[in-house]
Amino acid sequence: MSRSQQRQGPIVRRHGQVQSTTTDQRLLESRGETGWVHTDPWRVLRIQAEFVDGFGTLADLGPAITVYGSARTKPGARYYDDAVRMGRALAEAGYATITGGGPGLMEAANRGAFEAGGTSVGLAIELPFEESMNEYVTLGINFRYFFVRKVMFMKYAQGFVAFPGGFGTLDELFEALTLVQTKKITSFPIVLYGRDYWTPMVTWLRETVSAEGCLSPADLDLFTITDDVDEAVAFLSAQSRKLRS
Ligand SMILES: C/C(=C\CNc1ncnc2c1ncn2[C@@H]1O[C@H](COP(=O)(O)O)[C@@H](O)[C@H]1O)CO
Repeated sequence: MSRSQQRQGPIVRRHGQVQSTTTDQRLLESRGETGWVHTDPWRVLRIQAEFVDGFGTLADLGPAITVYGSARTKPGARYYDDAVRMGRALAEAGYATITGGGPGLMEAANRGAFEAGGTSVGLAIELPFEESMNEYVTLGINFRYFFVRKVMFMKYAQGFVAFPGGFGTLDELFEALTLVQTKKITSFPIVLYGRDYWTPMVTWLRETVSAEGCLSPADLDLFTITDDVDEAVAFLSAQSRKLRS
């Protein structure tokens, strides 16, 4: 290349436009003020990178069910054992299990999937208190951004199971319900696992929220409640098959 012409990717520079350094040199040598890495345009690139990693990693996942549930439930507790059985039954029915990759009921569902030889996905989130991904995840992604991670929960699942949980689980459950209600996702099966836990909430939804006109009675048909792992998996399989045909 002559000194009077310079190519920089798609750009051609000639004569007075020729620069004395190359793009690579400037990239490798640049020092100084670093505040720009904390600016929103830079964050947008990080957000894009998370979408790219998520889509790229999960594109070939195959049929999957997302399981939500408390990060605090310990091994040996009733719902922990049920979530292990759920992960196992989903694997036996040919589904990958997707969870938040954390402890508690996420770990339990991943554990069941792992022990049954199924695909056990953990979509973990960076939190202020460091929690590593549970050891039963076979395919894991660590996200910085909750909202990117939530897209992955929805996009790669054929249905959802909500085990008992707190704000995190309720947020995820109501997001799934809102997306189905507003037809942003086409009527995915949603299972509430644990009658004792969920029935008071459903009673409130019917007797207060719906009675006040804030929900239509049909919205209460967007989910089913069960205490039976096999019934949950049969419901998810039948509904997701019906929706695909
Ligand atoms: C609270 C503790 C650890 C938190 N670690 C988490 N790791 C991954 N995902 C999480 C974590 N905490 C919440 N989530 C998400 O919300 C749901 C559970 O929240 P809940 O408030 O406990 O119901 C779960 O489905 C995750 O997606 C210390 O043990």
